[in-house]
Amino acid sequence: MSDLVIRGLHHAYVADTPILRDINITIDEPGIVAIIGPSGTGKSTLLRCINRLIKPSGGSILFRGDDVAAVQGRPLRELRRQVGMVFQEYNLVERLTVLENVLTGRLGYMSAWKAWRRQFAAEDIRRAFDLLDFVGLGDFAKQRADALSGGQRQRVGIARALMQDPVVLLADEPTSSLDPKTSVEIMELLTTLANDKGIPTLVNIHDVNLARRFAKRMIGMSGGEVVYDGAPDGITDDHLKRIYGGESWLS
Ligand SMILES: Nc1ncnc2c1ncn2[C@@H]1O[C@H](COP(=O)(O)OP(=O)(O)OP(=O)(O)O)[C@@H](O)[C@H]1O
Repeated sequence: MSDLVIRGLHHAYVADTPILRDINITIDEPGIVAIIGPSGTGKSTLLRCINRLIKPSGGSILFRGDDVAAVQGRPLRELRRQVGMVFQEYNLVERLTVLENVLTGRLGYMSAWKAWRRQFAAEDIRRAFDLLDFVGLGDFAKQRADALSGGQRQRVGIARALMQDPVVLLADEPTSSLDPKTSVEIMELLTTLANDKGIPTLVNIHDVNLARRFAKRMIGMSGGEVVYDGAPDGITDDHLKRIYGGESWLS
């Protein structure tokens, strides 16, 4: 069964102003799927529909067979915790330590009482340390999040997402706040976990070259529609003109 099957997805925040139009995407392999497209074309809206931060106006989002677009309440919480999220601005709790931030990825699996008291199981704490080693922050567990660089913060955000045991990972412009070298390092890390841990990872990204370098598949969006879905080396200048419009920027 495919991890994620999106069929006929459409969304309008305001009536008669469609943002997503008839999106059809199937994700059934590990690796990076880069989503490119101009500002305002609906890339973030698509990710927010998949993890149900917003309820789509129509269509289905089958997550291993369960329709995320249709569920509510507890089933929705159970589905949502299997979707890891990595954000442009990291979304860490600044006053908490790195380890505590990673552990928050586990809150969706705990009872309200244990979550409120931050009573994490010994196994979760051990795993959080392992994940910090995996993302290269083994020596930073006790530091406060606000003492870290942007690249280090994003590594914490990735470890926190992994703490959820996600079936799918969604990254919304994870490199947009980072310098070029750190951006490459973060994409390398996401690619390693997408391939080695076998997690399909959808990445919204503005940097087409970075997308080409790391993605195994690219989805180009324009005007709320998918206009390219295929291999990175299949994207031509004509496709890029269709996605972004104009051509002077290509030279
Ligand atoms: N909560 C909202 N209410 C109304 N309109 C919204 C809301 N969120 C986004 N939009 C509009 O939906 C459109 C798509 O926005 P979205 O953030 O999904 O685009 P994007 O492709 O991710 O852009 P960017 O690359 O700049 O992040 C934009 O016109 C935006 O103004």
